[in-house]
Order: sequence, then structure tokens, then C-alpha cells
Amino acid sequence: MGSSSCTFTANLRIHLSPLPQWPPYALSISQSAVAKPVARSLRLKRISRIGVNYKKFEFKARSSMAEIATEKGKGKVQVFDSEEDLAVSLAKYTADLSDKFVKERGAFTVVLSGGSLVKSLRKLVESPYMDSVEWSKWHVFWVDERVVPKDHEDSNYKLAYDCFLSKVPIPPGNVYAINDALSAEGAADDYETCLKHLVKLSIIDLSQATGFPKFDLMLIGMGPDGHVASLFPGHPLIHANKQWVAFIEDSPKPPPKRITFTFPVINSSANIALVVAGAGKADAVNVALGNSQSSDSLPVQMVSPKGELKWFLDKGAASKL
Ligand SMILES: O=C1O[C@H](COP(=O)(O)O)[C@@H](O)[C@H](O)[C@H]1O
Repeated sequence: MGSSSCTFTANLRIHLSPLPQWPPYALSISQSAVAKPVARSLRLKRISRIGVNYKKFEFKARSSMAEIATEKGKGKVQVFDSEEDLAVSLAKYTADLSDKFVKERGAFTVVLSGGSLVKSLRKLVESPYMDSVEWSKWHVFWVDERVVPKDHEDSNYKLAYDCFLSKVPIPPGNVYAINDALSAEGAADDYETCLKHLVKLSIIDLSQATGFPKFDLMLIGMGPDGHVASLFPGHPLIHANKQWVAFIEDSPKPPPKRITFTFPVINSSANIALVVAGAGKADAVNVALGNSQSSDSLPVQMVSPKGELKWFLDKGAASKL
């Protein structure tokens, strides 16, 4: 079984009610997925082909990756030769943070996006991470979720379950899916109550600086329009500053009903990885990181955590920088 549905009563008692018999398979470690060794060949001196403005940026060559120094507050930007190289690096980055937080606080709180991000996590279910990561200490959340049944093709939970969660031994009770029996508003309230309960249990840290929950790591994707989570350009929800979890019923990207973490929660994170691949996202990346003259401000530009921000880009996504 893939997760617990968190439903909370008024006195905050947690009910980890098992899901109905879906998906029809149990959590298992796929031995076949463990077999591939990660053997990276060093492909240096290919940086010049990325076509970035040398006057503005400073580069460091490291294997098949170029590092770009950006203005303060925009985070550390890494550009990989390919999405495959990006995925290898993302796995190591995530596993290293898992080690650090498990040692420091005995738990690792990880927030996932839906969409293409999940595919980029595929190297985590291969050797050496399959065996070295302390999966039992992971607590998994979603930065946004579509309000559809968990077995629906649009469900971010289903996507993560099929591609990632079903392949690693994270205790099902540590996977916090939305209650899909509720309305969008009800599901957002329920998820926020769930987070508050987990803060009380010290499973999730609380940011002393902001009073919002402080997740150890958020793995955030970005749409071609510069949206992150379910926070879309021009939508009033991008300014929500009271709630932890908000609902939206008019998402410009289908499906319309969703819940989403708000920016104060996103920006209270200890670490954020912004993972963007493909030339279709190059314009939005350029607005966020380059010298684009665009006066539009995109939601991705509002990602500015108290902790560390790291961009993982492939060459396509960085092609307009
Ligand atoms: O609708 C959504 O879109 C974004 C971006 O998805 P991508 O496939 O273009 O990477 C995703 O991060 C978000 O979680 C999802 O609900």
C-alpha cells in the first residue's frame, strides 16, 4: 500500500487510515532496478557550447556540468549536458541531504512536485542509493496536488507512487497523500492540519524566523509558464501569506481543482532544488536567471528560501541564458 491518507479530527488526533486496495501492488524493492552501476565518464571542456553570456556569468567546469554564478539571492545554478546527467547529480544531492538530516534530526522531510520532476528522481532507485539511503527515516509530502482520486492519471501521488515510491521502502505511514474524498477546500484544510500535527510531533521543523513549517528539502519543478507548485502567473494565490496550504479551483492548467503550499511555506525550506529540463522552459528560465528585459514577474522568481536554493538545469532549459 502506498500511503496513509491523513484525516484529522478537531482535537488533532491522527488517523492513518489505510487506502482502499490501490495500487494493487505492495511496496517492494525492485532488485532489477538496483543492478545498474552509476559509471559517469568525465566529459570536460564542453562548457563553451552552452552559449551563456561570459561577461555576465562565471563558470566552473565539473564533469559534464557548468556552474553559473548568479546575482545574490538567485541561488546556485548548475547546467548539465543532458537530463541524464542532471538526474545523476540530483540523486546524489538528495541522498547527501538525506544523510545529513537523518544524522542531525533523525528524520528527513522531503516535498515532491508532480510533473517531470518525478522522472528526474529515477537514479535514486538505483545503486548505490537504493541500499545506502535510510528510507525508513523519510517523510514524503507534496508541494501541490490535483484534487482527483489517487488512482487517477492526473494524480501527483499516483505519478510519484508508480515511478518512485513503490520502489523504495519508505514506511507507508510516512507518505502524506491528500484526502481525495474531500473538496479542494477541505483537502487543503486537512493537509494543513496534518502538517501542524507533524510540527507538534517534531517530525517537521518549524522555522523560528517565519513561523511556517521548515521542510528539509523541496524538490520543485517549473512549468513552461514559470509556475511552481500550483502557483500560476497572475493568480492571486501567489500572494497568499497566511495559510500554509491553499486551494485553487480555477487552475489555468488542468485539472482545475488543486491544493498547493503557499510561498511562505516554500520559502521557509532549509533546501530547495529547482529542477528544470527541456528547451520548452528556456524562456521562463531566462526571465528568472538571465538578462531578459521581460517586465513580467513569474512565480518561479518568488522562490527565495531562507535556506539554500539550487537550480538543476539541462542544456535545453539553459539555452536562452
Ligand atoms: O501541474 C503541475 O505542473 C508543474 C510543472 O510540471 P512539468 O511537467 O512541466 O515539470 C509541477 O511542478 C506541479 O507539481 C504540477 O502539479
